[in-house]
Amino acid sequence: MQARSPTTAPGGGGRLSVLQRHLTAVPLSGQVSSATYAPNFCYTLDNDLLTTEQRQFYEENGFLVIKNLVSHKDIDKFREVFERVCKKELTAPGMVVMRDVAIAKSEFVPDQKAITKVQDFQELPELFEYCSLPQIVQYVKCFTGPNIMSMHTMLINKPPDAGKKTSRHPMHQDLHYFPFRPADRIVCAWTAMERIDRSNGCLVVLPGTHTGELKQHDYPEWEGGVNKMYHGVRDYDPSLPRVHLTMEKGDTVFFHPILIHGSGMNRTAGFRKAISCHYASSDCYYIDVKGTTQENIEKEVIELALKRYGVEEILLKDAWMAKGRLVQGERINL
Ligand SMILES: CCCCCCCCCCCCCCCCCCCC(=O)SCCNC(=O)CCNC(=O)[C@H](O)C(C)(C)COP(=O)(O)OP(=O)(O)OC[C@H]1O[C@@H](n2cnc3c(N)ncnc32)[C@H](O)[C@@H]1OP(=O)(O)O
Ligand SMILES: Nc1ncnc2c1ncn2[C@@H]1O[C@H](COP(=O)(O)OP(=O)(O)OP(=O)(O)O)[C@@H](O)[C@H]1O
Ligand SMILES: O=C(O)CCC(=O)C(=O)O
Ligand SMILES: [Fe+2]
Ligand SMILES: [Mg+2]
Repeated sequence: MQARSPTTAPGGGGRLSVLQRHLTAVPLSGQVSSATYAPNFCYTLDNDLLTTEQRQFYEENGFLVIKNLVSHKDIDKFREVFERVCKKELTAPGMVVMRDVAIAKSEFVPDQKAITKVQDFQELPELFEYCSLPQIVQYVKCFTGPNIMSMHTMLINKPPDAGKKTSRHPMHQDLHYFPFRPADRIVCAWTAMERIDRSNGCLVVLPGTHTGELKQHDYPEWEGGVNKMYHGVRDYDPSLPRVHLTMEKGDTVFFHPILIHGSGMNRTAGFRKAISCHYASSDCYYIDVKGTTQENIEKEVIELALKRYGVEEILLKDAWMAKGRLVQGERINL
């Protein structure tokens, strides 16, 4: 068990005001060196990019927003590629095109209006380009170190809610899906492809929860239905302080895999778009999830692998070994 800083307990005094300051005045990039003073940082590595304030913020809160990191030109390109994927003009091995559960059984329309997310696009160069953007990778390195693998890729096209609240993503910890450790060497980069706020279902985070443990996840008991594998934290405490991340097109948030987060429903008529990649250090190692809280997701992945690909006798880690792709450095364990 790794030592956790005593200053990082969730809901600690003063966090929200520091947070507010951060969200209103995030430096565009690290103009100030962080080298002079290195307290017990464990969630970030020594680097020449993050300011001490940015490092401290991530250590305490488990996320960091960098404004305007991806150009509008690149985002518009990814949007066009996404549209071509929806029209089935482009495809790639392993890529999953998923419809919202509310329309899963309705007639198929080859249009972005039917698609809730495209997942596992690591073999589609036109989208994988996002994962290799140098300005993203240089931040990722501050969390993972130099040997960087992309492990999970998504372009999320949150649909206007059909009235059943299925466009919500329940509060969860991404580590629930990952059979590799250590958690601190894993990070997600999530980029808003347009302005995203509470009206179209922005990310909602519980600051500081990355210092806790991985919790039990199950399907939430939502009347209107839940999307496949959208597990939520079982004993989610609604009184913990939550922060809604309002982001502009190109803004990118980096967050820790134990941070509890989700997203609200899309109350607008537009399709809310974000693109993300989960990265891990290739020095991470696989674990056997048998006998842990992650057994239920392993079971679902095994069932899916059998149904979709006819693959028998796989473990959660086999699926991840097939998905992982080197972005920088050397592929070691993963
Ligand atoms: C070598 C082996 C490779 C194995 C690869 C497996 C790797 C999986 C790894 C784990 C993934 C999760 C990683 C997440 C990382 C953290 C990130 C944040 C958290 C998340 O985003 S969690 C959500 C992840 N969700 C998924 O991964 C689901 C992916 N989707 C799919 O697999 C398919 O789209 C789906 C849902 C199975 C549908 O299959 P499809 O063939 O596209 O559709 P059909 O029309 O044939 O329908 C089949 C069946 O499914 C029902 N269905 C359709 N859509 C949905 C839906 N959105 N929700 C629920 N159910 C759905 C449909 O009604 C059909 O039902 P039947 O009863 O008629 O059979
Ligand atoms: N019963 C619940 N169990 C688990 N998670 C929930 C539950 N209700 C809402 N959430 C989650 O809380 C987060 C916020 O959802 P919510 O729909 O309240 O959106 P919001 O952005 O807070 O909008 P508003 O407060 O304006 O209604 C989402 O991740 C959502 O999935
Ligand atoms: O974009 C969303 O709605 C949720 C994304 C998410 O949970 C993730 O990227 O891990
Ligand atoms: Fe997530
Ligand atoms: Mg709410």
